[in-house]
Amino acid sequence: MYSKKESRYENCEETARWLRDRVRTPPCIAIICGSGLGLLADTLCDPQVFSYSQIPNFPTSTVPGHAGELVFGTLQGKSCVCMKGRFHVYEGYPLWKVTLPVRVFKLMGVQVLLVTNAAGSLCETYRTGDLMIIRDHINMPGLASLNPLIGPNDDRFGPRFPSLWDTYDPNLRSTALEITHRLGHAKLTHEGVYCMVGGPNFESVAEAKFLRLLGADAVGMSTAPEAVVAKHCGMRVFGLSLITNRVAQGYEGQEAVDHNSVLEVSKWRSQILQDLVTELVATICCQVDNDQQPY
Ligand SMILES: O=P(O)(O)O[C@@H]1C[C@H](O)[C@@H](CO)O1
Ligand SMILES: Nc1nc2[nH]cnc2c(=O)[nH]1
Repeated sequence: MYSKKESRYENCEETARWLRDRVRTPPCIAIICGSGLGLLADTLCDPQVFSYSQIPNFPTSTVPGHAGELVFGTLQGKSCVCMKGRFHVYEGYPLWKVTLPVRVFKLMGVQVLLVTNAAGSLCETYRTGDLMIIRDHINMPGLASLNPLIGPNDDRFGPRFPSLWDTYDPNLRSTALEITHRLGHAKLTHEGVYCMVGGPNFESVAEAKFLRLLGADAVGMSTAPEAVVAKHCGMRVFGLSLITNRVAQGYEGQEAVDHNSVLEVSKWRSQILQDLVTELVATICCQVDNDQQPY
């Protein structure tokens, strides 16, 4: 099922080595930017930019709003790498490829993963433009055997049966909440459950009602596989959704969502999201490991 060529550990190692040979300072924090949220990467100091197409084994971005660039640099004095654009299952990539960057970052010494996404609200009290700090997730594809950890387990990354009960780091969540209060964004910030679906279609009304019944507060098409792989290899994870639309749970009185409107809301709110992530990065203690070798 998994050919030698696709052997995931060796792929990650090769990519990590290629990047390490080129970056000035290895990162200790990785940030994945969701749809339309890549502007954060432009705020890194002393940036080094790589197009995904030049990085060995990296997929390329095919979705508008995902520039397809890896940016290394410092934010608040912390050495970071920012993905300007992520990979989605609906683009046709296998999950090991969707999550390959996370393992590459791990091999480069990253200890903390900050993930952002655009998501639709299933919760009555969330409005368009609100933020949701991810407390937990429902990995719908994962429940149906589309999980990035399926296949032979490589113990060099993590255990065969990882626990996910504390995937989204409680300290990072509470710090982020404090920051939103300090920045005056308390009223538009929530903590909730993100549900990942495969996409690329947005939800039918019946699906939206079903996901709400399951306990989801917001729904999107990413993040859960990245969080699972990061937790598996021992990273601290923080997830943040920008609520770009409300998901219709009835057949009347609501406009259908489309990707352009998602991008418009992302553009409108990206500064708030950037401010929060930047302040959060300032609080994170992590050390650049200059001696980090691929394990
Ligand atoms: O990469 P994210 O999860 O932010 O992108 C969301 C989900 C779809 O890719 C797209 C729909 O507009 O936005
Ligand atoms: N599945 C899904 N993904 C989204 N990304 C942004 N909005 C939505 C939404 O309403 N549904």
